[in-house]
Amino acid sequence: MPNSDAYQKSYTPRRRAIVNSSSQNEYSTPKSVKRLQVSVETPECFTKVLLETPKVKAKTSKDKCDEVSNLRVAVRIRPMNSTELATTDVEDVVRIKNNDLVICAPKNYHGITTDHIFQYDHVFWSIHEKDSLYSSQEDVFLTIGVPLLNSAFRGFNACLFAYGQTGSGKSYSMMGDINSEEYSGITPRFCRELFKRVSEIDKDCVVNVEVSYFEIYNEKIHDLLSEENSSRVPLKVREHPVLGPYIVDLTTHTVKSYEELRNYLYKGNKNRATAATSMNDFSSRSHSIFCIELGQCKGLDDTDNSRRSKVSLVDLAGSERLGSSFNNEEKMKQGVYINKSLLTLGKCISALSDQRKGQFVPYRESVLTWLLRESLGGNSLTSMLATISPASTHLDETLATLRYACQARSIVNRARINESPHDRMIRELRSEVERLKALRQNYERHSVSRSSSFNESNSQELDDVKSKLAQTETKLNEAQKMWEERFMETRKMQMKELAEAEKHKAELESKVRILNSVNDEISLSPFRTNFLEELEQILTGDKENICENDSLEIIKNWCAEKGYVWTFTGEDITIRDLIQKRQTSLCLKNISRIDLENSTSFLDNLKWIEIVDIEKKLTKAEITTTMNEIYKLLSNLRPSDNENHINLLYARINKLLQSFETALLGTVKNTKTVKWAP
Ligand SMILES: Nc1ncnc2c1ncn2[C@@H]1O[C@H](COP(=O)(O)OP(=O)(O)OP(=O)(O)O)[C@@H](O)[C@H]1O
Repeated sequence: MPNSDAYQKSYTPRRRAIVNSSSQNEYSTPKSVKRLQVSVETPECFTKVLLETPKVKAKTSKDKCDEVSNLRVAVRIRPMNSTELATTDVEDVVRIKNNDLVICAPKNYHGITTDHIFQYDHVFWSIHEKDSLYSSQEDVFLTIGVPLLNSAFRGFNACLFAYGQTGSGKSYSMMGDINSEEYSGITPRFCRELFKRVSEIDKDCVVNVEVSYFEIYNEKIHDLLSEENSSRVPLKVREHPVLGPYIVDLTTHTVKSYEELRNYLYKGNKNRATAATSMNDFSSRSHSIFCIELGQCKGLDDTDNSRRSKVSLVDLAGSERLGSSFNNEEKMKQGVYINKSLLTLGKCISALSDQRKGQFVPYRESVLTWLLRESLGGNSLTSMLATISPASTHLDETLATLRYACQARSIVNRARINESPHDRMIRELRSEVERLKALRQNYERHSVSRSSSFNESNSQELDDVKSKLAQTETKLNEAQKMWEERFMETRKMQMKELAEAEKHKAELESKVRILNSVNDEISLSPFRTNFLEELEQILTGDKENICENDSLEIIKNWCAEKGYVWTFTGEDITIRDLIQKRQTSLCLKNISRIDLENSTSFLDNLKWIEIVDIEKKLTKAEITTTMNEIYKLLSNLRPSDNENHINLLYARINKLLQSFETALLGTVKNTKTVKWAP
């Protein structure tokens, strides 16, 4: 608890005076926060109070199915730890006054002589359990966890991320002690409550809960629930044209009970802990993300509960040396090596909070922000929990965290219930029917009671309501019938399409395999590219893959510069210098270890071997047949005309195949043989 004596000696500056007396921009009063009339008390020894909270435009939604809301921000203050308590001259610098968070300038710290006041949606004081203001794990969950759970059940995506300096209490708040009733954190409580609610849901409603758990360390994603976790293979991110970014091969697990889910939490945490001991300072440098996908479907006769929502519970890496650095170019460079994701998160928050139209948000600059794109300024109800220490020894980091959190409050998200447009129409028609029924009842009650106020014009209005109700009910019935028919049709189509797609995929794969050997062996000058990789990128949208190994990217650029041809198999990269007839191979493991700064000298010193050409016959007919079959398969896969973006992709694939064919046939025509490299 704050020392109340200190407050008694304080005075309250008038708000206007605060704003005018400062030449700094830090005095900005949020329009949405009216309660600033409360006293802001400053110990006499300090001359200024800085009000740090930026303007937050509270947003409201016009569409009742959308939720437009600012990112909700809470701050939690943990107790001092033994190291802090043992430090000479340490002071407790955090106070709460009328929901405002005040950072008092410490007596023994000369750098900061000003009090700083911050305002957030919630402040959790978790210093002494005996304090009346004390916020327990349960309080924190009830205040910020439950609203997200409510949103998830309504069909909205939700996200909570914990941000703060290492050791400030992020994991304690997010995970806590899973086995303890009292000390378990938000994640286990969220999951327990989720299953409690599922058990209370109408039996007609089919609920599906899936979980995944991964971490991001140095821009690499590791599945914490994978069976083969020991190998810690980094996973890739790809972009789905409709569903957005996703992690390739991330395991998801359907869970039917909290106990089952808890086992996955144990497993993920254990995998994380194992890695932490094997890698220096790992825990404070990695982000862990626990995802819960909640599907609710009420069956054929009712679409009202057909919803799907995704909840991401994120424990971010320790923020030290980053919190305030993203505006400084030099520190930014340092930051890249420390934690690119956290740095980009800062840049995204900064851009999003700017709120100027067309402001570029660099989501793609890091894996974390790319994956959390929807949670930041997108389709999600998002909260942030900033954790701080009360000790004066961490004052700089604490102020940086609080400023970061303040800026995040300005981010506006527009969340939508995840349902089909048809479901939405039915739901809206239903609520219109309910409204009209209530109106009709109201008129009828008045007419039955023969109230004197019920006149002829009211009677006319009642007739209008009845006719409007009948029309709306007819529309609703039609929509429901259509929905049922469509549901059955779609199911049938899906099954058929799935079977067809599997068949075509297998055929295409076998053809591509034939081409693979051709592609691999023929020097496709002037095509200094890998046809198959490009084809795969087009088919999967992998062109935008931001998880590409940095070193690999450098090598590719280097090859392009020198005019070398490269082939990447997933493990090795083979580089061919067709002019000097030499080639070299690099193993991915070695490539990852290349020091970025020394890449050029590393590459210039590669050991090359001579390419010995072997002549092998490849007939024109062979190539034409293979290509024709591929064209046939592609045309079978051609989707309907209204899917323009997919048609565009197919057009690109076709063009690519044509260029490839021309190149191949050209080679064959000129020489009648093709050169095969060993
Ligand atoms: N609210 C709290 N009440 C009591 N103890 C706390 C609280 N918050 C944190 N602690 C304790 O402080 C220590 C550090 O907390 P925690 O591991 O959660 O920090 P962190 O921010 O997740 O650190 P890192 O970034 O290194 O992972 C732990 O021993 C934890 O038990």
